[in-house]
Amino acid sequence: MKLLEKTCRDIFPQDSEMRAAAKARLDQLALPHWALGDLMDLAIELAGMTRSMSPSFKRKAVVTMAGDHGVVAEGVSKFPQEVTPQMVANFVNGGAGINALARQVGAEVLVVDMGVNSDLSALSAAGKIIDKKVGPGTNNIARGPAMSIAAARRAVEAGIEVAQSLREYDLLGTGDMGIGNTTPSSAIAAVLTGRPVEEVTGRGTGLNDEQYRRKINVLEQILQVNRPDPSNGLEVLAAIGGFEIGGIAGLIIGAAAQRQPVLVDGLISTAGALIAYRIEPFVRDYIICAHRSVEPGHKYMQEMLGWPRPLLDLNLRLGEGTGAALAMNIVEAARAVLVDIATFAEAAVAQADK
Ligand SMILES: Cc1cc2ncn([C@H]3O[C@H](COP(=O)(O)O)[C@@H](O)[C@H]3O)c2cc1C
Ligand SMILES: O=C(O)c1cccnc1
Repeated sequence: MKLLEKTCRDIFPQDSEMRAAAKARLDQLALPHWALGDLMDLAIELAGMTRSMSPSFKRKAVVTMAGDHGVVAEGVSKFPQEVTPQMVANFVNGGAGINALARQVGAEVLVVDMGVNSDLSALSAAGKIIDKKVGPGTNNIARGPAMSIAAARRAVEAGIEVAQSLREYDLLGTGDMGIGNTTPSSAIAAVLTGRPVEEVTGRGTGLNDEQYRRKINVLEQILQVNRPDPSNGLEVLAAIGGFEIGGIAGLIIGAAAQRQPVLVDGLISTAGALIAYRIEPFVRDYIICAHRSVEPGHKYMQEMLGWPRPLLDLNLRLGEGTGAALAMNIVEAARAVLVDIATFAEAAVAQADK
């Protein structure tokens, strides 16, 4: 059996007994009922995912998957393609947004070359990035498919291999880097949510009105040229995806098989999560939607994943895993609610009269 199918076979729903036990304890905490709101709901999720009443999130990593996109030839980004490898170098040097926010929460940043259009072999030889390059960037999806079905499978299986190498971690976050990647992500959003292009397309790195109109036209063209079967995750990835989006999908599938909670970042990461969800619906039990991106399609994608309200809503539009890193603070807080707060009985506090 192939790695993807074998890994999906190991994905099970959350543990319902552990969820019930967590709820029973949270119901008894010495505070007005459910007064810590969404943190308490999140604590139930964490117990169900980890099968533990006292989960620990000491070892944390954000995995930032990088890849390039042939569709940049259509003028869909504000920035040139060289920025992708330049930002990879910035990640390695510790100077990017994700480095600052991961450091703040005690998470490592692991950078994966899924398909950057540049030779990064010196960085991988030095052990500074993980080399899973599927190809030197995707084909231009305004003209044809992004990649072959075989390459789509390779990308997802590479993501699974990365997850398997992180088995010892307690909490994972997804991240992306790839100039132009809001375009395939919006295309995936349109195909999988069924929403019209205008509702799921944003300005990415900051397009002006004219550039934004162009991006919408390019997206219409992408959907006319490529008509993947929305029920087939690998086919959607091959038609209109990206190598890093496939890697993110695989990372999520691998994390779910290992019962590791995975914080899903912004628009691009959520496109990866939707691909994973199409391949194996039970991955949803291990996904935590970290934040709501400024990109308008994000909302509909998160609704599909069962997260109408993600943990944070801070007007972020960066990617890299920054929202996932930030939300690790909230996961730690939910853990503390479950583990560190006394019940009425333990604290000898009188319960409500009625
Ligand atoms: C310096 C810089 C750092 C970034 N870090 C993440 N992104 C984000 O912006 C890009 C997607 O936007 P678009 O589709 O408009 O190109 C991706 O690389 C994403 O990770 C960046 C973009 C830039 C320019
Ligand atoms: O939602 C995101 O993660 C995002 C939005 C714009 C540009 N890059 C990333």
